[in-house]
Amino acid sequence: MYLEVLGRPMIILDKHQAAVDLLEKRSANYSDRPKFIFYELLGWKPALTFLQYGKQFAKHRQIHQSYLGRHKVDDFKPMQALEARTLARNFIESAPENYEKLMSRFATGIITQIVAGHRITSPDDPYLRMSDMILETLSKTGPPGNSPLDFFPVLQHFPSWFPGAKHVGVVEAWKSSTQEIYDYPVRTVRQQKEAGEAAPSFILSYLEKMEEGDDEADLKGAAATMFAAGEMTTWSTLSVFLLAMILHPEWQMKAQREIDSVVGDQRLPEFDDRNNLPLVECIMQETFRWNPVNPLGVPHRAMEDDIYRGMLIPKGSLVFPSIKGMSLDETVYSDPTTFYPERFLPRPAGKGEPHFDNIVFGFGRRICTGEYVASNSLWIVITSILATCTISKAVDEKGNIIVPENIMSDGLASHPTDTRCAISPRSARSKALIMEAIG
Ligand code: HEM
Repeated sequence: MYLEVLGRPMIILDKHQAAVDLLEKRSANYSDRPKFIFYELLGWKPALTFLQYGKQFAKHRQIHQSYLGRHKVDDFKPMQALEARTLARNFIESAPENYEKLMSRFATGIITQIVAGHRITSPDDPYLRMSDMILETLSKTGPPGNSPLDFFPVLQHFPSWFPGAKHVGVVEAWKSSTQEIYDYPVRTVRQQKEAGEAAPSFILSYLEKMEEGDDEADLKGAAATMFAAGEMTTWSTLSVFLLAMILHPEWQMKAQREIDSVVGDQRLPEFDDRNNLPLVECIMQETFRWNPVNPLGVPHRAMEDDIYRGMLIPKGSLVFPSIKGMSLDETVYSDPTTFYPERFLPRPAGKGEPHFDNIVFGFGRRICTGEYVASNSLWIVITSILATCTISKAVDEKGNIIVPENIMSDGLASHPTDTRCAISPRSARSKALIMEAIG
């Protein structure tokens, strides 16, 4: 689809093939980003997600990938398993109104350990406050690159009461918090390093390699970006899983039967079980597909005029890989609005439809640098919850069963708007296992 918004050409790709043809096969032309003026004004600079194609982009990609690459992420698995089990225990012990906070804390807890070597143990943790602030910014500001400020940068010089300049007020209110997200983690790890108390982390390993006179801005930017990009997306995907289990208890039970037959009731699931749990894998893939948390992806930018299938894509076009559109492509996914995990199983058990992790993490040279971390975090938490908890519909004070609607919020990261439910231990045995594991 081609559209022009206030003179700005935009292309929406809602076929996976088109995204592969353009963003991957012709990646030399489509790996740029538009300027995200709103986020830059907020202080997100340098931030890999928003960097334009060029030397600084290449440097930041390398910084991220060297710490989050496919093999490197194995080191994080024991920590991810511990956080997943902690969440399962917290679910069992907490009131339903805390579930969303607990899921957010799971996602923040993992990324904070990777980035800063810090384990969150209290609800007052400074990283949780920073994560709340990021949530405010990312979820309440509409699709990326589309705020009035992005179209009319001149608005940044107007007062926030001026029509169309509402985002100026947002910038003023949140700029100093963004600065803290850049400064706090590096400042803290540096102090811990000097005191000989720093745990292994991305920041510590970077500081150890830094040479005299090196600029700290790259380190601060990479750490803040990992934190922001890794937290919301993981949390939102986990909330989509919860919603799917509330609305589709039949899949919950089927997956639990699979886990019981492979893992038994003498231990908790481990990463080594992954290949033996095909239905759990399908549930994760279907969670990615059913409600993608970045529905419009992050826009790429065409650096030169291009012709695709006889159509002109003008230089400077914003190219949105519409992940939501691809999830609804009926030529690939049958009955696409239905939550149907077995679609991914080979025929005849399923429909042999392609896994969605090829799509949900984006494309080409801009593909998500956190995909392996995210995939592991989500797999272990989904499996641990299914193994130990029963997720059911909540009941209101009048005894009516609450059926949440499947509605996602707007924003750079989109989130289910209602996940009210009740979570209880699956059995006395599963409760004992989880308590033994966490203490
Ligand atoms: C379920 C979880 C996640 C999803 C669905 C997701 C999705 C995405 C998508 C769609 C993009 C844009 C790709 C493109 O432009 O084509 C992206 C970029 C990015 N992601 Fe993720 N992501 C997730 C988790 C993470 C995690 C855990 C991290 C870091 C630890 C991370 C770091 C990044 C970064 C730094 C970028 C920008 C890459 C660039 O512009 O070159 N993400 N992600």
